[in-house]
Amino acid sequence: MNEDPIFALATGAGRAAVAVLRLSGQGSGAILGKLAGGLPRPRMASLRQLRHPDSCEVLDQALVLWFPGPASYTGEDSAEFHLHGGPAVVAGVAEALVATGARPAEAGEFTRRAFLNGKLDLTAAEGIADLIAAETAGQRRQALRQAGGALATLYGGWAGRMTALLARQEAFIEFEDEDLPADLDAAVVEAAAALRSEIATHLADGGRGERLREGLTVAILGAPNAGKSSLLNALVGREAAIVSARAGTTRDVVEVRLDLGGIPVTLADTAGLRDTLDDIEVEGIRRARQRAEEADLLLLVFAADQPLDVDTLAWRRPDALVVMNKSDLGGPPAGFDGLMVSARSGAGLETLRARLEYEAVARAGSTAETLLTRPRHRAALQEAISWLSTLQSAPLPELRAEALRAALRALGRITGRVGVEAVLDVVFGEFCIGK
Ligand SMILES: Nc1nc2c(ncn2[C@@H]2O[C@H](COP(=O)(O)OP(=O)(O)OP(=O)(O)O)[C@@H](O)[C@H]2O)c(=O)[nH]1
Ligand SMILES: [K+]
Ligand SMILES: [Mg+2]
Repeated sequence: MNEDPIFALATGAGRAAVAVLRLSGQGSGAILGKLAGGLPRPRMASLRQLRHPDSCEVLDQALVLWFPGPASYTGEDSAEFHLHGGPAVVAGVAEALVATGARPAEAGEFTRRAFLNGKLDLTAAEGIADLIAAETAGQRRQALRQAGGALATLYGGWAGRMTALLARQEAFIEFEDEDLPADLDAAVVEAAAALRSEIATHLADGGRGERLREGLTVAILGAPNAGKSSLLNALVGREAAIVSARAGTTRDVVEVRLDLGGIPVTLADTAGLRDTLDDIEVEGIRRARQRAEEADLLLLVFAADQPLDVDTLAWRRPDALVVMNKSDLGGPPAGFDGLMVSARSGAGLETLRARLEYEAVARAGSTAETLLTRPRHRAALQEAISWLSTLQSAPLPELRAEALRAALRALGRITGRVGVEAVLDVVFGEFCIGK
C-alpha cells in the first residue's frame, strides 16, 4: 500500500503567503519526524520549526500535518508542510526532503496512488482534474458531481446489473437439463435490452457534458469591414483585436474567452471573406474558413451600409446566428430576420449577448442529469451497447454470456476496474504536478 516517498508543491508556483508541500508514501512519518523534530497528532495542525536533517539549519517555522494511511488522500502515510510561500523556503524544504530519500512526484502521481489504493475510481479522478481546470461555475458543478462519484455510481449500477444477468445466464447454461424456469433465458435477453436502451439514452446527450468540459467555440465570419473585430471587442469589453477602416485588417484568428451562463466560450474573430491577391490575407481567409468549419456556432456579420455579402451568405447553416452590424447607419433590408446591432453605439449588444448565452446553454448547459464528459467514456459505452446488441441476436446462451462479459469489460474500463494499464497514463497525464 505504501510506495516510495514522493513530494510536490500542492499550491501554485511563485511567491505566495503560504505554500503547501505534500509528502506521501513509505516512511512519510519518519521523514516528517526528522524535519519537524517529532510526529504531531494525526490530522491536527501543529506549528513546528523545520530543520534540515543533515545541517540542522532551521528552514522555516511551519504548520505540519500528519495523515497516517489509509485515512489520507492517497491512502498512504502522508504529510503536509504549510510553509511561508517564498521560493527559497520551498526550495530549502524540498532539498531537505530529497536528503531524507523522498523524490519529486510526477504529474498526477498522488491521485494515481489514491486510485490504486481504491480511494476513488477513474471517473472521480478525472472529476478532480476537471475541478482544478474549471474556469466557470458550470464546469465547477459538473466536475464536483463527477469527483463526488456520480458517474461511478451510474456505471457501477449498470455493471452490477450486468453481473447479475451474467450469473443468471451462466446458471441457465450450467443447469440447462434441470428444472429451471423456461423463461429465464428470455428474461436475460429482455433485461439486457432494457439496459441497452438506458445506456443509449445516456449517450444521446447531444455531447453537452463533453462540450461543457471543453468549452464552446464561436467563429465570427463576414466580409471585410463588416465590423467583426469591433463586435468582438464590444462583447469582451476590451480592445482585443485591431479595428480600422481599412478592409483586410484582421488576418490571424484572434481569440477571446467569455463566460456565458457558466459555459466557457472561445469567441474567434477572423479575416474578412473576399477574393484577394494578398498572400497573407489569403492565408487569413483560409484560417477563417477552417475555424468556421470547426466551430460549434457561427456568428455571421453583415453591415447595414452594404449589400448582403454573398460569401458570408454561403455560410448560413441552420445553426448560424445572423447579425446586421452598423444599425446606426441604416435599417435592415426587406425580409432580413437577423439581429440588428451596432458595435459603435452599443445598440442590440445586450440582446446579442443574451442570444449567444442561450445558444451556449442549449449546447452545453449543465442539467440535473449526470453527463459523460470524455470521448473515452463515450467510446466504451458505445462498445458496451454494441455487445448488448450482439447479445440480442446471439443464438446460444454461451454466446450471450460471452457478450455480457465483453460489455462488462467495456464498462469496467471507464471506472478502472479492468484493463486499466493503458488508460492510466492517459487519465493521469492530464493532471498537474502536486495533485
Ligand atoms: N458606424 C459604424 N461603424 C462601425 C461599426 N462597427 C464597426 N465600425 C467601423 O467599421 C470599420 C471596420 O471595422 P472592423 O471591426 O475593423 O471590421 P472587420 O469586419 O473586423 O474588418 P476586417 O478585419 O478588415 O475584415 C471601422 O472603421 C469601424 O470603426 C458600427 O456599428 N457603426
Ligand atoms: K477593417
Ligand atoms: Mg477585423
